[in-house]
Amino acid sequence: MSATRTVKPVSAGDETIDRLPIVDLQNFAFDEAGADRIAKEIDRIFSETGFCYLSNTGVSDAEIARIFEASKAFHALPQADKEAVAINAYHRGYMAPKTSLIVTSSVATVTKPNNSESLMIMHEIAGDDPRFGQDLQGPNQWPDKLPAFRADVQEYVDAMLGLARRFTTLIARALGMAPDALDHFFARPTTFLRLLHYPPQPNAADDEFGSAPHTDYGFITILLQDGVGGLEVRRRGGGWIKATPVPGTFVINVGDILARWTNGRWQSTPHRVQNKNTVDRYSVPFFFDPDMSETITCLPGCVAANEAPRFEPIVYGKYLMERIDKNYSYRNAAGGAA
Ligand SMILES: O=C(O)CCC(=O)C(=O)O
Ligand SMILES: [Fe+2]
Repeated sequence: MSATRTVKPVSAGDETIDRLPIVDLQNFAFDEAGADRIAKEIDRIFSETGFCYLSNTGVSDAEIARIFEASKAFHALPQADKEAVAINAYHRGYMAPKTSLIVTSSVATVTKPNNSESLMIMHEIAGDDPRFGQDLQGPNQWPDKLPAFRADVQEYVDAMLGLARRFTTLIARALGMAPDALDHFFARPTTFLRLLHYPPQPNAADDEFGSAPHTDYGFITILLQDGVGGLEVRRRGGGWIKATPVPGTFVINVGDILARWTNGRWQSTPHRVQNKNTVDRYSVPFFFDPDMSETITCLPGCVAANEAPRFEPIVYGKYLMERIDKNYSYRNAAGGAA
């Protein structure tokens, strides 16, 4: 466990905020009253900004150091070794620079592909799992030149799963439910760990992004970023807030499915990355989503008794496949970028 750090909280604001707020999880060493207080804070922030930093998450400095080392080692491999694990039909593997174009962005008309490369690692599916071979249910791909890589990634995924599950109990509380009310949706979670590398783009034009403006598809995203900076979050009142790296924190945000689940009470906030620095940037988002077969229906506390929910129930897996099929060129020759 990492030592408790003191990170000065920034008060969450309205349209005028220029920094994301910090939620201190106190290494989850809180009692009922403490959990309720944090849940209230999360409700306010996710209603206003949809994004914040998390401090004192319990994820160790060693786990963080190892995942960055693993990512850097992977991206430093010769291109042929990266291509040897090119993304497969199950959405696991290497995506070369300029192969993802966010066609479904509700935020902007995106015409240029993202200037970033990444390795996507999803939840493991055992060969004898009855889901094996279904949409997105297949093998991960591991670079054979890096012997410790797989264990380091799995250790980090386990840390993220622990954090995401504990945070989910705070989400349930924040929405007026029992802390374990959402757990069953995540009995077999759909997870994506993306080891991202952004080359420097010191002279990037305004429409050239490492990651073009978009919202995330899923439930929550827990992002680890290095010290370089470049992530920006759209302010409700217009303009962009810099998500400046804060040592010892993760960035967490509401995805589209959580916004929809809450009937729009919480915001799935657009964000973008432009690495205008002169050095490479590495980040590691972890996307934590429900089981593909779960149906997402407006949560009970999020709609008044005399009102109809704003969104139809949807099966998470079906919704996800539509989004993924549209946004990645390797799945759809007509869709994405070259
Ligand atoms: O690299 C980052 O800071 C953000 C990445 C991101 O927004 C994404 O992968 O969805
Ligand atoms: Fe994102």
